[in-house]
Amino acid sequence: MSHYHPLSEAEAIEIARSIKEVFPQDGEFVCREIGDGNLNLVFHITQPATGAGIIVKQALPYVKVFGESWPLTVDRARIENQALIKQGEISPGLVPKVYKTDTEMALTVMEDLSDHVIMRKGLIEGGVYPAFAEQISEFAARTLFFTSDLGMSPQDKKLLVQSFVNPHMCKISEDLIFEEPYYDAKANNIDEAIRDAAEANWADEELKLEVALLREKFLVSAQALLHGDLHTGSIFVTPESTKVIDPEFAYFGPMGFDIGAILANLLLNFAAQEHWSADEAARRDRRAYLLNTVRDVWTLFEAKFRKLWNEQGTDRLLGSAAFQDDYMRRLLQDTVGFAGAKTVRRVYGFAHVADIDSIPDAAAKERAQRLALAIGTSLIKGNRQASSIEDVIRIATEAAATTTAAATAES
Ligand SMILES: Nc1ncnc2c1ncn2[C@@H]1O[C@H](COP(=O)(O)OP(=O)(O)O)[C@@H](O)[C@H]1O
Ligand SMILES: CSC[C@H]1O[C@H](OP(=O)(O)O)[C@H](O)[C@@H]1O
Repeated sequence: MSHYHPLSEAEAIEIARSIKEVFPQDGEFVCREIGDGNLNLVFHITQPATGAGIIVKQALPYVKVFGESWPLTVDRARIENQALIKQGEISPGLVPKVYKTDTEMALTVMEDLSDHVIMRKGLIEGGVYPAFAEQISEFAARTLFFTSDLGMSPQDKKLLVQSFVNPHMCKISEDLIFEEPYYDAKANNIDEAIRDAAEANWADEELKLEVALLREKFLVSAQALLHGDLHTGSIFVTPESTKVIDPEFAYFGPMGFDIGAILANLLLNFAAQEHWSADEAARRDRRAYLLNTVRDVWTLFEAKFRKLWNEQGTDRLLGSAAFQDDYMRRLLQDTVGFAGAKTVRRVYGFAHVADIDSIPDAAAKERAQRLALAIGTSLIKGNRQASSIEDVIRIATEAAATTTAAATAES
């Protein structure tokens, strides 16, 4: 019989006390539940005398933000800790260290990253992260390459796929990203001010065809082991360091879904500058920083991925330069399409982003939402024609110019 139950703070302290690597001496411990995500409990346990800390994360058998009427498998904790361990092996230093796991209790005990900031919060506060593009592109290139048929034997890959079959978490993404935003679903969370824009998407057959094609890739393409939810709320940063957390949506899927998630969340913050920048000049500068980061993430990713392919590719046919070029073109197009889908879902789907939702001024929030939707829908519609990351930069720049011109004309 399972002994699963939600942890009390006292139990979390007892688990922490047993991790001698972090707490070699006994003493007083302090525990706080700090989970601000949609799904899980996160206990932060510290030892004031030494300053050492640790994180105990536990999956609940339901969706935390919704309540017990939305049950959810706690197997996601196993997926999360196995993915963290795998990613740590492939991409050392870019994920938290895992000290202990307990599948029955759905627990992951990991490194305390409280000296970092969650990137979404950091970006909202105007932070600049010079190491981010280099490090996140390293994480994406290595984790995607070495879990694909390009970087491991197809036989070993098929065995690895078995450990990461993740149907319940994939269903959340299928519903929230590829289905509900494209009809009047009950779970959508639509501000009345932009209902007309959501309705326009529901009637847009060209848009829905592209979303259906992206959804098909999400369902059938087992290209590599994805993080599966690589938004800026799943990335801890300092100016020098990047650490990726929270891979409970990990599964074998299309690589562009991960890279697209990073770009989408930079673009959501780009749209949110309608409020967060002090004036027009500050907005221009901040947006230039965000678009340079978008460009750098893709460009560095592509260079690193091609290098791994050329130096560590596992099969003779991979020597075809034409195949590599074709693969990278398709990967860019998938990235553009998934970036668009991940942008649209965060504006009026079930789960939004704080970048836009915490804008206090209604008019600025509406402008940010409409701008994000304009960027997202253009990326989706243009994905199969994309030939360079400059297409993404152009789409965002033109959409922002249109928003600025309309706001100026109104004032
Ligand atoms: N390793 C860690 N170190 C410090 N804080 C963490 C760590 N992991 C999670 N947190 C905190 O807990 C929050 C929620 O964690 P997350 O893994 O995103 O949970 P969920 O799966 O519910 O989204 C993060 O935003 C962060 O504030
Ligand atoms: C019903 S879960 C909604 C949404 O939340 C997850 O993100 P996180 O737990 O990191 O906040 C994921 O993006 C899901 O789509």
